[in-house]
Amino acid sequence: MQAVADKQAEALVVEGLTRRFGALVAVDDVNLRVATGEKRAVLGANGAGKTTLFNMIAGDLPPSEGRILLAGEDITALSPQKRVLKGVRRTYQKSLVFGGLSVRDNLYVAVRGATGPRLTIWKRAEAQPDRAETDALAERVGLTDRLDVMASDLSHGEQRQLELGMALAHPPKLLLLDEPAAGLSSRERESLVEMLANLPRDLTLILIEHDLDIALKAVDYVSVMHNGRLLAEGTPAEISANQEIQDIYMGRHGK
Ligand SMILES: Nc1ncnc2c1ncn2[C@@H]1O[C@H](COP(=O)(O)OP(=O)(O)OP(=O)(O)O)[C@@H](O)[C@H]1O
Repeated sequence: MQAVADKQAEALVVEGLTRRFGALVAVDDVNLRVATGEKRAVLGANGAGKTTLFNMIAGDLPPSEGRILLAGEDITALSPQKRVLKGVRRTYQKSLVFGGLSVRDNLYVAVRGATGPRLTIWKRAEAQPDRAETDALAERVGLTDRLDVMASDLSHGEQRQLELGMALAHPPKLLLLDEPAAGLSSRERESLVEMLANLPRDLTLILIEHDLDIALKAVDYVSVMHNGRLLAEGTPAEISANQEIQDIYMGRHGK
């Protein structure tokens, strides 16, 4: 009984996860246990296998081997859409906001997409129940003053804020953020760290990040990948103190 209870307390368990592309083993027998409400970073140099790992957790790519448990339930064979309904959301390295829609409508699409089977953005009469959630999402990611601006007119940093807001529609259980700080100014990076710190406590976050300082400020625990394998795990303080990881695997040298 205890084992079952423990697994349910863990938002995500990844067991022996492996993905091959021909002869290349992009993710090699990775095991992860992420507690509910934990904020975790997955770090590693280019090509370490971080995005492939995310793709498998989100259901965008089937694993060659291994399994993925969400709150104790095996979701390995589920489609990405079914995983979304179970509370898994992800962002991509490239921003996926709708440039031709306003901030409000982008958030509205996300709210409708998370609730209903169809997107009906033009049915304004039905929009009212979702309006409060749309406004709350804008506030959560600091875009209240930008609701009527076209997404294509936002700064890069604001587009990332919008993307985060969209991913938070109907609070996910597990949020996977793929390099949220990429291309952000130092001021935007600071506000990103603040936004991440203000995420709901029960939301489990896994973050891929190249910026070591951001990652270490924003998370409770760090997993470091190298050549598809899990190389090290530890608290931000432990990872910061590990000079070998800092020098070799975070690309601080030789880049
Ligand atoms: N669809 C694919 N087909 C073939 N090889 C792939 C594919 N996707 C990824 N790879 C390879 O798998 C390895 C891991 O790539 P992955 O993108 O997961 O690394 P990453 O850690 O996310 O790197 P980055 O930080 O550059 O995004 C790389 O060698 C990459 O070239």
